[in-house]
Amino acid sequence: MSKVPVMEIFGPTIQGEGMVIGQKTMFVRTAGCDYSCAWCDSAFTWDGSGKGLIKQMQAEEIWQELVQLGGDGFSHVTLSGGNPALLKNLSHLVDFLKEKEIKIGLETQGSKWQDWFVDIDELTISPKPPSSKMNTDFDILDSIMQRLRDANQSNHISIKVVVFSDEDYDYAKKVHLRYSDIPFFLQVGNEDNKTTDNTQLVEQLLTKYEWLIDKTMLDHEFKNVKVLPQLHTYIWGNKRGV
Ligand SMILES: C[S@@+](CC[C@H](N)C(=O)[O-])C[C@H]1O[C@@H](n2cnc3c(N)ncnc32)[C@H](O)[C@@H]1O
Ligand SMILES: Nc1nc2[nH]cc(C(=O)O)c2c(=O)[nH]1
Ligand code: SF4
Ligand SMILES: [Mg+2]
Repeated sequence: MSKVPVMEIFGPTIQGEGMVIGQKTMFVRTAGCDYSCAWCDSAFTWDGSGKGLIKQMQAEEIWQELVQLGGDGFSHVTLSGGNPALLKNLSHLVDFLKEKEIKIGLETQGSKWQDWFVDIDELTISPKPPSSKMNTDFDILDSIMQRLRDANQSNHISIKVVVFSDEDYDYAKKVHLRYSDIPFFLQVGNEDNKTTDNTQLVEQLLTKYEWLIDKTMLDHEFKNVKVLPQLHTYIWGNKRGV
């Protein structure tokens, strides 16, 4: 069977992060992750707390739900998770969306390869810095980046590293210098991904954003880099499904 575990489908909304920030898009969030980042803002996809929400779905069913939500008012779908790259069967959804002439974005951390990566229009690889408590396997990451380069997709791939600390920043720089031919994004870390106090959250995020900008601008080793907030958190805070 060609089903995949889906945690939530939502949109239309803006892509709040990375290379296509601001893009009107639908989201399909898959369940399950091979990581367990200390600060994961989508931990319900892997920590058991969202177990009851998981639906095993075929590409066609996912499409129906997307259309129910978005009508004919969308042309872009972002796949996120959890780690969608755990799912070989997502190839069916990717093929289905391509047939419908829908552009596809993908959010993944660079721990696993899938052949359907080459069919993604905007692919974001987001290796995890020390504060996540995860370890990057650079042999695997090297091979994924090489396969993506070989597939001649380099215009549509990017690396995005979330930064919480000086140590994370140093890690981000190491990643950037290792793959210096790939468009690179720094993203502000959200340290308080449970709070419902949006005023306080936004204030905190803005302070952090300024810190990250200041640091990067003074750094001559970071040249071709984009420094971004997680835009959706400035509008909707930690709300799910937006
Ligand atoms: C929830 S993850 C799902 C996709 C994939 N597992 C990954 O990590 O790339 C989507 C994006 O959110 C980022 N993210 C998760 N928690 C965050 C936080 N507390 N602050 C900022 N970004 C966060 C991740 O680094 C990743 O780039
Ligand atoms: N609006 C919005 N933009 C996003 N970009 C990446 C997201 C994710 O959780 O993967 C996300 C999300 O959950 N919402
Ligand atoms: S890799 Fe992504 S989904 Fe998995 S725990 Fe880390 S941030 Fe969360
Ligand atoms: Mg998110």
